[in-house]
Amino acid sequence: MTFKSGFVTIIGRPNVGKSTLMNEVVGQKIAIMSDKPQTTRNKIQSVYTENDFQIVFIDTPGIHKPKHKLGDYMLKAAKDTLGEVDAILFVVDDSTIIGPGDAFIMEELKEIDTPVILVMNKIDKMNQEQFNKLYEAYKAKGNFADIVGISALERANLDVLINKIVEFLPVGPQYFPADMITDQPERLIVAEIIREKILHYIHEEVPHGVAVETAMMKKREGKDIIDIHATIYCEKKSHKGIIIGKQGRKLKGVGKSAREDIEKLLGSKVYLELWVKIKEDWRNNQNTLKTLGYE
Ligand SMILES: Nc1nc2c(ncn2[C@@H]2O[C@H](COP(=O)(O)OP(=O)(O)OP(=O)(O)O)[C@@H](O)[C@H]2O)c(=O)[nH]1
Repeated sequence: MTFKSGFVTIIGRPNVGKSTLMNEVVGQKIAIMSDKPQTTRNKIQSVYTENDFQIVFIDTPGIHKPKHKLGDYMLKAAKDTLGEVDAILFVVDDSTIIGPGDAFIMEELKEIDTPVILVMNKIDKMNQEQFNKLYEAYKAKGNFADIVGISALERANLDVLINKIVEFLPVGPQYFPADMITDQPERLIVAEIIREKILHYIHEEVPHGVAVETAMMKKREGKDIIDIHATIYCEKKSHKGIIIGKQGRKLKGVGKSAREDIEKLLGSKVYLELWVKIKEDWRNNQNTLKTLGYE
């Protein structure tokens, strides 16, 4: 039996379902999912292993027109990754026209040689006619090695997609142990869980100016408890107030819900302490971006 292995990256406009796809393939919640655009900022690697192949997924931060420094960084990170992988999954959704976001990505893809599989996600929301129309439109515009329609949410056609991916993998070693699903350090996943809860609980315009850093994560000596200290960075004093909420209620809700998920993830009791700090304009500050693991 020849074993095949390789690296695959998932790209696409915000909100098309990249995280959902990766999570459904790998079968465990790793990347954060939310219905607000652009929540994936850290590069998350996960691994899918079968008897005769191993796919290592790299979830790129998203390739889109840069608006500020973080955008520049994300675009560069995405493009660096694209040249190094064995296949690219370009995910689109049921949006009926090919918008400027998708057109921009397709232009960027023309600069690299890596095979691109167009993944038309959310087929559960399309009828056959809509699907055919969109299929023809993409086929005419892009240069794809293959096109597959799937529903990540309903796990439809994922096996077909996986088989297609394997076709593009070279014969290679098993890079990671079969039971390993991510090499993302736990503290980054913890920070992502907290960020997800903030997005979920706080509905004002605050969340997109929010970043989370796990400052400390340590097993308490002689006890089955992990102490975690995390800092939530926001951009304005008024935002800090909103995040904390009346009598600290919002932050308590975020903390409780995050703690429950983290306990499941780590399989241990967790004591979670959250701080909210103001760091104006953190998205344009190179040092802050570095601390938060964006470069
Ligand atoms: N109907 C339907 N909804 C889907 C499908 N896949 C994902 N979604 C939904 O689309 C929304 C966005 O999904 P995500 O997986 O967070 O999208 P993403 O592309 O990773 O988004 P960013 O992290 O912002 O780049 C969520 O509400 C998902 O539940 C699908 O196959 N069908």
